[in-house]
Amino acid sequence: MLQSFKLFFNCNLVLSRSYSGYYVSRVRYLKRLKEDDEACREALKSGNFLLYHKLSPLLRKTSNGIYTLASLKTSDLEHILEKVGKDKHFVNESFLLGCTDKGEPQFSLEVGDLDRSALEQECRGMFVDLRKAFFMLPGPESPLAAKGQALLRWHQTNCFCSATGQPTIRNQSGSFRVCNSSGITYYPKMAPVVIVLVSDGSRCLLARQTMFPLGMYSALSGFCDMGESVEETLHREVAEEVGLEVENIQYSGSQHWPFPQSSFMLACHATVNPDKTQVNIDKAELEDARWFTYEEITEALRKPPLDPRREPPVFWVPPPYAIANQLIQEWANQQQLSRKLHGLE
Ligand SMILES: NC(=O)C1=CN([C@@H]2O[C@H](COP(=O)(O)OP(=O)(O)OC[C@H]3O[C@@H](n4cnc5c(N)ncnc54)[C@H](OP(=O)(O)O)[C@@H]3O)[C@@H](O)[C@H]2O)C=CC1
Ligand SMILES: [Mg+2]
Repeated sequence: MLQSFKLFFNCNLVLSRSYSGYYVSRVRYLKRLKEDDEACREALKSGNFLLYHKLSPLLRKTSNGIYTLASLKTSDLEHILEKVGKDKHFVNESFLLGCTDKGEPQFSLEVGDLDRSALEQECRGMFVDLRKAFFMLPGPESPLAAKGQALLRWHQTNCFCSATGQPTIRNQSGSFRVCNSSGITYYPKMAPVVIVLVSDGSRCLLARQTMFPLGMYSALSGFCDMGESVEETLHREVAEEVGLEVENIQYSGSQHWPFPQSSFMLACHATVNPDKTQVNIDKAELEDARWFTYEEITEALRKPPLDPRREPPVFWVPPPYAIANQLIQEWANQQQLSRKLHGLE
């Protein structure tokens, strides 16, 4: 059974949002923009735009050396488009992402057909691969960068109806596409994935795939099969990948993950019997899986590498934005607490 130890926190969050009333008016405004093409076209006139070049977001370095997502106002964007030889009405190709804290609508726009370096110069920024951007951006900006890319990719790969092969037409906000021939409406999709940090009480189990950057280990994960519950996927994936049977599943949180085609990560903790920890790795799925001690984990959490490709292949864990990192951090906190209780720290 899933136990949500975050339920209390989540309820409080919802309450404090509704007390202010601001949250409600913001989501209702966004709902209107999603559904009303005319209102969305109007919103484009006072929008904030994130640019992507072949799905790489535009970043800017601030005067204090911190990277941030570049956000352009409508008039600035129109001016830049004209300077690089594109009609200013190209802004209408944008997709609605959300709105800023000030209630200003935010959009993403793919500019991959335009000259990259000319744009970078005009925008005083640079297009950075999203995986790399996750290491560079401050925490709250990463989900927005991911959402913008995911929405662009979904539209790029859903231009045709899978029933008729005819083109699908987007609404203005980009919240759906429709095939006028079959009448089918397509909505942006995420594939559910379970990610689990398995513990034997004093160590946690991390694994790596051959495609991971050198030295990086993460929690076990796997796509949900059709018809499966979270618990069923979790039991199956751990059994398939490392040959262990888990118990005591605890839900931790969720996250949209843009790779490979938008996953919806459901993160859990689970335990195994400390007498049954022998891993039997499925080498077709994983390159390695190992038990890590509290000391190894805290060391890895203390020194997150900025650019793993330049580091020697020492053990490291996914960056703070990845929900795997949150699971590992929670496990370390739990261990620290229990060590204190047992007088070990
Ligand atoms: N945010 C985070 O902290 C983390 C996120 N993740 C994400 O979780 C996802 C799943 O983890 P992973 O362990 O690889 O999954 P799995 O263990 O399920 O293995 C992936 C394999 O399943 C196949 N597959 C089945 N269904 C799908 C689907 N809907 N989409 C894509 N492939 C599918 C793929 O085959 P084939 O490729 O041959 O088609 C792929 O080889 C990854 O995309 C990864 O990016 C993973 C760890 C941490
Ligand atoms: Mg897996």
